[in-house]
This record gives sequence, C-alpha cells and structure tokens, in this order.
Amino acid sequence: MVQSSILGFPRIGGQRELKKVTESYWQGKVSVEDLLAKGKELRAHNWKLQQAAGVDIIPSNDFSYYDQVLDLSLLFNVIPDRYTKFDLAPIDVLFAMGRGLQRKATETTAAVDVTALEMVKWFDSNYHYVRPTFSHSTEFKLNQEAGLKPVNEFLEAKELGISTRPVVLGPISYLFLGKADKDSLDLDPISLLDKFLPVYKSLLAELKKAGANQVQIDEPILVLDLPESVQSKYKATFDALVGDESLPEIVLTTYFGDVRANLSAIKDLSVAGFHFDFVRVPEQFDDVAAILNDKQTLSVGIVDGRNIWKTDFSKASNFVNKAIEKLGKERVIVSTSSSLLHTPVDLNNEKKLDATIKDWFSFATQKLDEVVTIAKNVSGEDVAALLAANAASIKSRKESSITTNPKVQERLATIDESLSTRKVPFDDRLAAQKDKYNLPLFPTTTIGSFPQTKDIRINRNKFAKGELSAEDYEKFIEKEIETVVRFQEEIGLDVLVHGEPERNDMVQYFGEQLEGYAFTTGGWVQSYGSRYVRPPIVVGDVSRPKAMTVKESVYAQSITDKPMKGMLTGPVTCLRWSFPRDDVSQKVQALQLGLALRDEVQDLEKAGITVIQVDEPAIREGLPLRAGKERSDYLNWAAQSFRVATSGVENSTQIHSHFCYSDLDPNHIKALDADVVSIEFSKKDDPNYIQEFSNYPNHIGLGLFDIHSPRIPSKEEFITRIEEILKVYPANKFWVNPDCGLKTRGWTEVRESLTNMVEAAKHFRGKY
Ligand code: MET
Ligand SMILES: [Zn+2]
Repeated sequence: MVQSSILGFPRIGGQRELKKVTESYWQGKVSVEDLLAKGKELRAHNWKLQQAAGVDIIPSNDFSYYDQVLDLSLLFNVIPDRYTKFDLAPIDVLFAMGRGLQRKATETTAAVDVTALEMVKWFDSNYHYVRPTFSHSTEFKLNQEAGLKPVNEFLEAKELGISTRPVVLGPISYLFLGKADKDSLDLDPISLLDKFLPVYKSLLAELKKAGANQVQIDEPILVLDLPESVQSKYKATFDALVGDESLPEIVLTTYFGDVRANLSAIKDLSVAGFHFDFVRVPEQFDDVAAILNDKQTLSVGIVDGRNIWKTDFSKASNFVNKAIEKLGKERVIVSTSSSLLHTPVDLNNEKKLDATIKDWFSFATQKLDEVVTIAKNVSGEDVAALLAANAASIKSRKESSITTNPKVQERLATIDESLSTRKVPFDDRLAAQKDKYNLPLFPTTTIGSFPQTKDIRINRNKFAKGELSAEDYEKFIEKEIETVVRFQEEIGLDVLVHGEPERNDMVQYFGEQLEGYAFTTGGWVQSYGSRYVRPPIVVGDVSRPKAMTVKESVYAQSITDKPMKGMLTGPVTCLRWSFPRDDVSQKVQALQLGLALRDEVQDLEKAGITVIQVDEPAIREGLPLRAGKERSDYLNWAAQSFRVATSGVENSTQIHSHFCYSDLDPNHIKALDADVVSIEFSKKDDPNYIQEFSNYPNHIGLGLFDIHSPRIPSKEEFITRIEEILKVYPANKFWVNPDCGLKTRGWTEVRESLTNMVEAAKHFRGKY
C-alpha cells in the first residue's frame, strides 16, 4: 500500500480563528490561557481532519502563533538581548520579536520599547518569516522555560490517539536564512553550525523520547544557489543527526524548486528518505531518484501546495507510478509539493462561487482527499468514480469559454517597444515634473493606505450585504477620504494620498473589477503574523471593463490644492498575489494585466491625476530562486509589464512605484523606469546596502519607519536616521516616507509618527 502524506496544514482556522484570538490577546481582551486553548483546539481540529481523510503521515509542529521560523528562535534561545530584559513571558518575547512592543510603564511593570526583528519573504511565496538574528553572544540551548513546542505538540496529538510526524526546519536552512545582528555584522551565521548542532540534536532526541520515530526536516535552501561552503556542510551535519537509537529517522524535505544543482551535497546522506517538489520541477525526477540508496523512501510532491487548481489524477498517478516502477510501492509516498500553508483552508466555505468554476478548484482540505485518492489509485484500490469525476472537471476547465477572450489576445499581440517606453528619458521628464509640482527638497509623502478602521470595515460589510445603499456607502467613503486629506494638509505632507478606504485589499480590489478573475469569500492565506490575504484567482484572459479607481482619486483631488497621488497595484503584484492560471505562462498573464492597468493610468491622467503610484511590492518575491535564464527572463517581462502599464503618459506626469517586504536589488528595478520609488528600508542597518541605492538613477524614498510595528519613532529618531542615510545617499534625490502603507496601524500611532516624520524633513530643508 502506497502511503500518503501532508507536509503541513494551514493553521489559521477555517474562520480565521487564530487571527481573532491573537489580536484579541494583543489588545488585552483575552488571557494567555484563552490564546493557548484556542491554539490547542485548532491543532486538534486539523489533525482530526487529516486523520478522517485517511492521510497516513500527518505533520505536527506545523502550527504557530506567529511564524514557524520565529518559533525556532524562541526554542533555541536565539533571542537578542534587547528582548530579554523586560521579564516578559515567553509568548510575549515571541510576539515582541515578531512585531515589536511599545508599552508604557504601569505600577507593576517597566516601560517596554523594542522594534521587531526583520521580516522577509519565505522563498518566492507571499508568506513572510521572521529572520533569525544572531550575534557573537548568541548561546544556543533548548529554551525549557518556553517549553519544547515540537515535543509538546507531538504529545498533544498522541494524547488524541493520532501519531504524527513532527516537522522542523533543518539546522543549515535555519542558520542560512538568518542574519547577523547589528552588533555583530562580521558574523556569518553558518559559522555557528558547530555550536548549534548539538542543541538541534538534543531536540531530536527529545522528540524520539516522546515517541516520534520519524521527523520531517525541511531544508528548503537546497533549491537555491548555495555556495560551496554551505553545500559542504550537509554530509557531516546529517551524519551527526542520525544513526543511533536515541534519534528519530529523518526525512529530508525540499520544496519550491529544483535541487539538482545541490544534489552532490545530499547524495550520500544516511537519512530514511527524501521529499522533492515535482509540481514545480517534474524534470528533476530521474536525477533525484538516482541518489537514493536501496532503502530510502521517496516522497513524491505531486499535489500543489502553492495553488488552488484541482490535481489531474490521471497525470499525477502516472507520475507516481513512474516512481513505483523504480522503487517499489513500499518506498514511495504520495505527498503535497510543499506545506499547504500557502493555500486557503476549505473550498466548502465558498458559497458564492460559480459552480462551474468552483469545480476546478481544490483548497487545503480538498487536497487531503487528493493525496489519499492518488495513493489509493496507485495502490490498486478502486477509486474509479473519483477518477471519472476528476477527469470531467479537468476537461470542463480545458474546454471552457470562460478562460479565453480573443480580444485580449489580439491586443496582447500589439505590445512592442513603443507601447512599453516613455516618450523621453528620466532627466527630461524630471525637468517637466519640477516645473509642474515645484516640490521642496526632502518631499514628504506616504505609501497610500491610511488606517482601516473598524468603522470602515463595518460599513464595507454593510454595503456588501446590501444593508447600506451605494449612495450612502459612497458618501461614507468620501467622508473618510476627506478626513485623510485634511489630516495630511494639517501636518504638512507634500504629495497627498486618498487613503484607500474603499479597498479591502490592494490586489483583491482590482481583481474584483477585472474580467477574467474569480474571487472567494473565505479563501484566506497567512501572509505574516495575524495578517492574512485573500488572493483572487486568475481563471481566464484578463481585461478591464471600466475605470476602477478614478472616482475616488478625482474626489480626493477636488478637495485639495496639493498634488493627489493616484494609487494602483502593478501587474506583477496583481499576478503574484493572486492564484495564477497554470495553463498559460505568467508572462502572458502579467502583460494582460499591464494592458488593463495602462488604460487605468491613462484614465487617471485624463481626469487630472498626474502623480500616479503603481505598487510592485511583489516583484522581488517573483524572482526565480536560482540565477540563470529563467531569472533574467522574469526580470525582463516583469519590467516590461510595468512599463506597459505606465509608459502611456505625458512627461510631466510623475510615475511612482513602491517595493516592500524584501531585500531589493536596485538593479532589478532600474528597468521599470519609474520617476520615484519608495522602498521598505527602516530595518536595514547595513551602510553598504544604502550605498547600492545611491547609484539608482531616479528618485527614492527609503522607508523611514516600520509600519508593521505599533511603535512611534520620535522626531529625533527620524533625524538620526536621515543623517545616517545622508552619509551615503544624496539629498537632492531624497524622498521622505514610511516603509509601506498605514492600513494596519491605528490613528493615534499614525498621527504622531507622520507628524514627527514631516517635522524631521523640515529640519533638513532648513539645512540644505
Ligand atoms: C504592500 S505595499 C502596500 C501599498 C499600498 N499602496 C498601501 O499603502 O497599502
Ligand atoms: Zn508596501
């Protein structure tokens, strides 16, 4: 019998229970006991769900209150000193590292003020992990005070009668994905491996003691271009982690890409088995299967952990059968390509999706049945009815008229150089824009969104439910816009925004207005911490039936004399933060989006909105994980689709763009040819990194404060930060802005932070 396995299940709950309880806890509305009880309930629910579906190998320790990498930092005591001195409970240390903490002193507790650790993209996904941050004083140990989470959760499942396979990020990936703290910049985290390994090993021993016979150790960095110095660590590391009775067996897991460049690093490991992602890279099968010895198992990642399309059972079964022919049934496991963390929880929660389209989808809960069915099928069990139904929906999608629009395809064929280049180069545009706006030095602006208050959400929901008329909703939005505009005028910002109160989400808002998209009501996916997104789904050729943002921007401009920035989400981000089609290339989808947005940009310009920001925060995450042709192709079509969207405007129209959540390489965005870009920057301490941006030809706002954290920087803090940047970055290209949009923050923080930021800008204007 061929076994089935899951590498990880979404932890957020079908109704976003985890978000609700954590945020209530942060607000002091529920106790830590309530928080922990809810976590326990969610874990139990997920395990039982998988058990009921018939999954053979069920993961544990895939749960997290914030982020699974951050959990390891707490577990292994990788906690910078600044978080330990306040005597916080372990869970609060965890949250402080994840999101920063600022708390006034009370009678019994001292004031707390710490920023969050850096948060970065998890490979090429829209999930973000909190970066392990090491210093010379890092002392690895099992943090008993915090409790051994992997062990506790394994035992918790055991108590329910469910035997699970704990999943833990591997030691080399954990170090490699981390960074040196600011006091230890010369430290290469990988150099800590010798110190770290014994502690890691002791965790495995504890798991074994608790009864875990096998663990899933994720080494996802094996799909990256690894330096020889890292590759060479695998053999000795994994030799040290297996072999004696006191340790569990290891299944070494990789996902999201091609491991072939690193095969020599893992080919002689004495692990019990390997897992590879054959959804992304089916071509790697022969090469990776060749490294197995005659006992090792192969976990075949064939059900997509990153997208929502139904698996084609016949194709998948053929693939698995190829593995069975080579290795025999006992050594093959049918699995998801990666953790299901990246897919929505349950398609059954969708009540509004068109039935035809819904039948093409499979969310995490449905994917459990998919792995089980494929495993049964290749084991020779009778699943004929399921196969027939599956074949019918695969066929229905292939032949559907919803997916093709000849007009869009014709227009796509007209894209050429002239449609993707501005009329004149940047320097000439700059002159025209200077004349038009006459902005001061250190111009101040924000990234677009303002606090999405409870009131906004309530009214939006009422409108969606039909409890509020379109007219009243519009009035409400106008009132919100006015508040935001007046506030910006009052504190003296130079380029204003309307605040985006009408948008639930920066991609979904556009997806809902574009042809070729489907969207869910409950398809939430964790982005970071308690922030979830609900990616729309590209089902067919994309086009724009009518203007999407003009009304709000025009209204906002009508009530102020300052320039009002129009605000759009760029083609690459629209694509990356949607579930893309898998039947058409990403390039085609991005260019179609580029054309749709081009019309919107031109409509805005016609309506008098001549500063237009086209956000591309996802451009970095889309970068193929390894250098080579695929990566350079991506950079070309990503930039081209942005230029298709933005090049059809006058020289005096100022195109802005914005990037966040990533280690951005300025070379990657040059080809976008935006006039002004704003970049998340506040958590960067490395002067070399700033230096890299000095050569960027156009103007830049290096983000000055962390909008993911509730803490408020003072005017002096802004001044110090700006001075630091000015040491390497020129004043005449310097924009002043936060890291990103303010929608997740409260008004109190926003008011104070922005006031301080504007005052700091004024300080420098006086000096230059
Ligand atoms: C993740 S980037 C967000 C940009 C958007 N304009 C906002 O301010 O929210
Ligand atoms: Zn942003």
